[in-house]
Amino acid sequence: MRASLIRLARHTRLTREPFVDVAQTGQELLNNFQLNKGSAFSNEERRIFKMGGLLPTAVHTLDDQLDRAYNQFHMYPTDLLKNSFCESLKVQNETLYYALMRRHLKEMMRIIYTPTQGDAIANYSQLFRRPAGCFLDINQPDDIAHRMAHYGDAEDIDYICVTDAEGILGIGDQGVGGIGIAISKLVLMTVCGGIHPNRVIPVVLDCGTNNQKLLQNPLYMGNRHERVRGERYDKFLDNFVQTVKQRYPRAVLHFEDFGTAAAYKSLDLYRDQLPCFNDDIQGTGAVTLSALAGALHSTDRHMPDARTIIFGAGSAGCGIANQMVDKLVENDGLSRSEARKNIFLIDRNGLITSDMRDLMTVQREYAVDPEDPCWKDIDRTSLLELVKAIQPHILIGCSTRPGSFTKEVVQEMCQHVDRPIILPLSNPTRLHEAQPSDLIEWTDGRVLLATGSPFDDVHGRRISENNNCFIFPGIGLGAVLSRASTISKGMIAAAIDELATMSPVLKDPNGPLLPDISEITDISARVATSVVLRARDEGLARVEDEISPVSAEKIEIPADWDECYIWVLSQMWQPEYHRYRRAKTVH
Ligand SMILES: NC(=O)C1=CN([C@@H]2O[C@H](COP(=O)(O)OP(=O)(O)OC[C@H]3O[C@@H](n4cnc5c(N)ncnc54)[C@H](O)[C@@H]3O)[C@@H](O)[C@H]2O)C=CC1
Ligand SMILES: CC(=O)C(=O)O
Ligand SMILES: [Mg+2]
Repeated sequence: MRASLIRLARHTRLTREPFVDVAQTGQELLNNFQLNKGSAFSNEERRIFKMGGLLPTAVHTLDDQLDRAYNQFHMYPTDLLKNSFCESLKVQNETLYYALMRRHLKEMMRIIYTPTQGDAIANYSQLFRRPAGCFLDINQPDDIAHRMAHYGDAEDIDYICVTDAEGILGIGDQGVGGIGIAISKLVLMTVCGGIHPNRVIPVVLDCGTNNQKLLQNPLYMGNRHERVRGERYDKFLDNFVQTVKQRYPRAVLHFEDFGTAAAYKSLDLYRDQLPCFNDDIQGTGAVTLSALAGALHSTDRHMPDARTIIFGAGSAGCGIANQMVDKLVENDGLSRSEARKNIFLIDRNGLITSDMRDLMTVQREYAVDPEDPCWKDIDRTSLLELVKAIQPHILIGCSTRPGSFTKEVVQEMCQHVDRPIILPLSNPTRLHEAQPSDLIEWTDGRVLLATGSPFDDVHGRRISENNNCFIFPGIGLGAVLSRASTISKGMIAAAIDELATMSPVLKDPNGPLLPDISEITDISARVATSVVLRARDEGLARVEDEISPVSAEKIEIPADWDECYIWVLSQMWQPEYHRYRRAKTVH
């Protein structure tokens, strides 16, 4: 059964042939979420596939079904129930589910992604109805290849999203429920990035959990012990990555919501071994750099002259800092140490200083000398004091500490800059360092802002969502389509520059820093185009060694940007029904 679905996946992604050969009939076909069309099966299909009596008389179009599904969606009174409805729809009729997400993306995003998916993940074991995803168990380290084999062979998989679930969406360690973030990110890879929904694998590495609430929950479905760390964890992760490399050599590997130390360690270890990236580090860094490019343009300031405070120096905070440094080195010719001089990291113990113990290597690179006179006499644990001392142009929050950007802090910032750039990025919504409406009020509307989760407009002003979902689908799609051997800094820089060109603030100094989420599919295609072209220029694109299943000719990436963009669009999966033809045998 799985094999025939994989063949269907292969078939539909790269061809636009009008017919798909289907062997299933009757109930089996209706119960197959990848093939089911429900009331949209034509009368002829109902006859050929022996569905007489299994469906009511009317034949509906996908549009009719979308109207019905959207009405049903609105019958559910809470966001969590809406999330659950969407999950059910996905396992009944995948095409309808993705078409619904596409059509109402702005509204659906907060249901299928942060913040509601965070609640669904936190309640995973209570809400569980049917498994989805690949569960790898640290107590069964030799079983990885066997467990992944359910998903097919080398040519069947384009993209894998893996989490160890230690730092999920701002709500911390969620144990085995973390599978929900891998699933959610892959849904976005399909909705925004056009990756075929059946050519992906969501993976959770179940390494135990330190979340006491989960350990005490009798229904908890994961390993009921503390997180395994150290050598056993490293070996398990390595075993997983080597399995991916061997079994799915063309797949892109996306790391999501790992604990901070493991996130940096794995990225350093594997970034040159296979096409992989860490979304919290590189994705967040990239989208933030695009937003900052627009904001700085609007304030007539160049990045080398801008002072930045990053409040919360974990995966996202340090990822943003590193991305800024890469940009300053590449674009402005600064050395790495010069580039770091204007970036100040604050973590739970205050400003990061070189005398602190237990700093991660990445944090240590930004540590300031506590003996320096400018730091000596101030309370380095007070954000207000630090804002007074540093006089930042940019203030970014990745701390999960709600309300940290107080009125005093923000108004202190306004003393020194005309248009403060403030990005409270912590998810979920309730953990934002400041509310957009307050930031606008406290700065008399002068603030340039973007948030990590979606917020409603404030006095007709759209609040930009500075979420990595603006960029990881484009980076991922670009890496998949070019069959990149690795994901280079240059490819990420190309993604940043492409997204930055779409910032509405470039045209209107009071406009949002990032485009609207409803445009995200086209944005992802544009970002992917620039990523593909950069991969080709850097000699990393392996797709040109492949033969097209459509034309049976060697694939060539079009050199011209516009032509490449059209090629990228043509490769993206669309949620639409195909006509079915009776296959002779079940594969
Ligand atoms: N908008 C976006 O696209 C993204 C947002 N995020 C959000 O950013 C937040 C952080 O995520 P990660 O970096 O992955 O987590 P993390 O756990 O790696 O980092 C959080 C950091 O904040 C620090 N912190 C805790 N209390 C603090 C305090 N009182 N003052 C200053 N720092 C403090 C922690 O020590 C830690 O280093 C989460 O809410 C996450 O959802 C993360 C990735 C992308
Ligand atoms: C958006 C995201 O990746 C996070 O909050 O972890
Ligand atoms: Mg994340």
